[in-house]
Amino acid sequence: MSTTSSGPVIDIRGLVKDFGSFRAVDGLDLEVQPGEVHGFLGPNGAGKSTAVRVLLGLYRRTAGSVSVLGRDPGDHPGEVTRQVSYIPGEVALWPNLTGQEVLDALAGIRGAYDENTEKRLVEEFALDTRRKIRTYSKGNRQKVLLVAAFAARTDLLVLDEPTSGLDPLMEVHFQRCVQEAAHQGRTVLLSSHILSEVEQLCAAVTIIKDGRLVESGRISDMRHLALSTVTGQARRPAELDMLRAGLRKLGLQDALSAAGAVEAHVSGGDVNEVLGLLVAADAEAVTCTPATLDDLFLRHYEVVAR
Ligand SMILES: Nc1ncnc2c1ncn2[C@@H]1O[C@H](COP(=O)(O)OP(=O)(O)OP(=O)(O)O)[C@@H](O)[C@H]1O
Repeated sequence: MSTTSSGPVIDIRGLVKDFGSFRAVDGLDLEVQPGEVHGFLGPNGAGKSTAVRVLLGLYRRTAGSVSVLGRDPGDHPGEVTRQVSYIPGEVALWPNLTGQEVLDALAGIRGAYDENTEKRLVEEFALDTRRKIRTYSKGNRQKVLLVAAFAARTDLLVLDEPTSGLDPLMEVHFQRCVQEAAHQGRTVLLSSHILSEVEQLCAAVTIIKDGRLVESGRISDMRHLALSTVTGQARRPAELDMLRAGLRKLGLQDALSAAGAVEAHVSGGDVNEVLGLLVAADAEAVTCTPATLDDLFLRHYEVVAR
């Protein structure tokens, strides 16, 4: 599988989408590189599904530019439909067809698919494809779309909350499918509210809120920016003075209480500086807790919510 251009697989610039007088997407930029598994995050109503629908050519944009696999989906919606495996957030399938008939229909839309992969995934996801779709649970309907998406010979997968109906075992199968797709050089845009899933699968993420970009980049860089918490307790007055002076130099004087307790929220090299100070001052109960990605994401969600 190969992408049609060497630039970004998804390149969205200044995207605006209005529904009447309501602006759902407000000048959004999103860039996804070839072969990347890219997380697309944001609180409810942030505009993720709307942006995804525009990039698939399902919605007409109000302003901005959109390129998917080197093409404008507004001008080439049919080609984008064929070349992109899309799993929508809300699953609606033909109720009177069997699971297999739906898989055949979806394979027909996308043009090329791998029959062996489809068979393997049907088994892995424990799907009975002889039953009619209307008898399927939500999770099983979700699985039909997952099998079709991964078995198609597409370069790009756009997955909008793809695991919302899956049980934990199936979630593991899903993660394996994404890793396999990445291994094959396919590009994945994954919109999800499950932060652990994003952390597990994605090297890069874009966070949006109110239709606008909040942060975009590699998770490893964001982790570096996240604040760790360093604590300790000074035991004697002389040590307290030493700590006070050292923390002031770092601009962290507020981290020290009158009783000698230290609680500093610091990033990068300052973690070592503060730890060094506490050790030099012979403080007790010294701890260092790195920020989790959940902390980082939630901080981003909250900062812009103010
Ligand atoms: N067809 C529509 N007509 C009017 N408003 C809409 C329409 N579709 C979405 N919206 C509004 O646009 C905003 C963004 O919705 P969208 O579904 O894109 O958010 P989301 O980030 O995908 O949210 P969630 O995580 O809850 O799925 C919301 O305020 C929503 O109510």
